[in-house]
Amino acid sequence: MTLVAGVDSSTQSCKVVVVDAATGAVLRSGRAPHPDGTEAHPDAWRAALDRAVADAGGLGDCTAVSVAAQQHGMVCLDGDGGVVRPALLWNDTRSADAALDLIADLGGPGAWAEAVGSVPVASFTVTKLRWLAEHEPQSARRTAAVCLPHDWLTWQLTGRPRRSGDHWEPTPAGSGSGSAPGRVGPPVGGAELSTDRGDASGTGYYSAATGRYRPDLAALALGHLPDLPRVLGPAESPGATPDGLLLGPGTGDNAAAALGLGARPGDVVVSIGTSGTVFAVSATPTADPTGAVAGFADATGRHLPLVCTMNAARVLDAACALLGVDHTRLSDLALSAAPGAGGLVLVPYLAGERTPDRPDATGSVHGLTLATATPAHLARAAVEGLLCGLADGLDALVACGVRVDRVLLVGGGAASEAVRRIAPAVLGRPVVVPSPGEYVAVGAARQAAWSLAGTPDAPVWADPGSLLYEADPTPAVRHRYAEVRDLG
Ligand SMILES: Nc1ncnc2c1ncn2[C@@H]1O[C@H](COP(=O)(O)OP(=O)(O)O)[C@@H](O)[C@H]1O
Ligand SMILES: O=C(CO)[C@@H](O)[C@H](O)COP(=O)(O)O
Repeated sequence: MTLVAGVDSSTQSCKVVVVDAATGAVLRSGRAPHPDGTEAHPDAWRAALDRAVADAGGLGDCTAVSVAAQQHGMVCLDGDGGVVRPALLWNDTRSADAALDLIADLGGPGAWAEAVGSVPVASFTVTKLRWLAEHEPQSARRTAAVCLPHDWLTWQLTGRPRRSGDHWEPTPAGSGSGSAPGRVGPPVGGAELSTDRGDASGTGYYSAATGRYRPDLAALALGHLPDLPRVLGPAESPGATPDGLLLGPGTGDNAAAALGLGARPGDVVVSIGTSGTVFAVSATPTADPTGAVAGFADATGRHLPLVCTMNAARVLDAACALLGVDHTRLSDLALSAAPGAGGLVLVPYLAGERTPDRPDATGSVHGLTLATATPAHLARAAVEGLLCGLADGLDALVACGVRVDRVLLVGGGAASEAVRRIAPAVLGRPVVVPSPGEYVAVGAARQAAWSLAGTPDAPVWADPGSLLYEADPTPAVRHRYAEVRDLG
């Protein structure tokens, strides 16, 4: 049996699956937590990856591995390949003003949508580069290359960079996998960084529609042009690990989830992780000048229009903490209250918000009365509030012309029975819940198997099975949410 491994280095943790390359059956898995916070030193991701691999029983019997990771995180490297400063993550909103400045610099939101398919918000790498240039000019000047979390981890796995004191020492040029025809700048310390279309499209300086970087936009943000990773094809390998495992190209976590689920046009995936995302695989690119829908690429050569909220599973965590209950009890409480929670609405902007673009917003509760001041009403309002944000995202995708035949619900928050049962009511459509699984890591494993096979299309894997949840739509819940959403 040929085994391949997939990695999901996401916001809260690193997960590893070991999979039968022929069928996609998950044979082993492991995980390790990431540190809290909205900035992280990449070494912490590497340490968590090593722990998650050990937890999965090691990769000694695997033939290939690929890494998916949280999108957008700004990893700045100096000329020796050393990390310049901790990475600013997708959920770090300090670059909100930089986003506004960049939008103005290029002539408005429409100009960005046309240039790269997305209007930058604080999550995008390009805005973080502008923040760095303005607030830490010395670090900006030291930045010779910029990459993303999956790019950096993949580069680490090539074994080229060796730690020596405070520096990564690359293996001498010529010992790697070959030339770098697409590179924008010079190699970092002789080692080659690589990425893929999916993750590159979240930078704000790569167009999924044209398949090209916009180096001028990276330079506009940072003040000079950094080295940018070579963009690999969907099954193109960046090389091998020192132990001889073939590496897949890797991608962003949402693109990997789409691949892991085998999503096809007409499928809309709703993921409730640290972020809430609503996305679809599409043959054609989008360019939404309102900024709600980001025009990302997927991991198969197609497109991945996507809406992202910053408040999803952690809204449930916060509700648990507030009520002093665990997730099972929170779910029971939410299901014991009537739809609409008697008029109690929780607007869940606990970490600021990205869609709508309100980086400084805070959460709020509306409609608190003697009757609604109960744990059950609050639990229901928390579940409905986070789902209303995602329902708005689904509407935005539809407004961009995305077809919706099926809605699939995944991510850590999909383990909540209340979320599964209330989602079809709030979204107004039946919801398919695939068998519990780490679909981002499985998608990365599928990339690894694809690179190994060298076939034109990704390997066909068995359907993981699913449950269908149906409910009468509750449009009144969304109307009430819309009434208070923007009150602050
Ligand atoms: N049974 C559950 N009910 C609701 N939320 C859950 C449950 N189990 C885990 N979660 C939440 O899911 C989140 C982790 O989801 P995950 O998709 O792994 O996030 P990420 O990929 O962003 O790190 C955590 O906030 C966790 O508390
Ligand atoms: O910023 C986005 C998408 O644009 C997020 O979806 C990140 O990619 C983080 O994902 P999770 O850790 O929540 O899965």
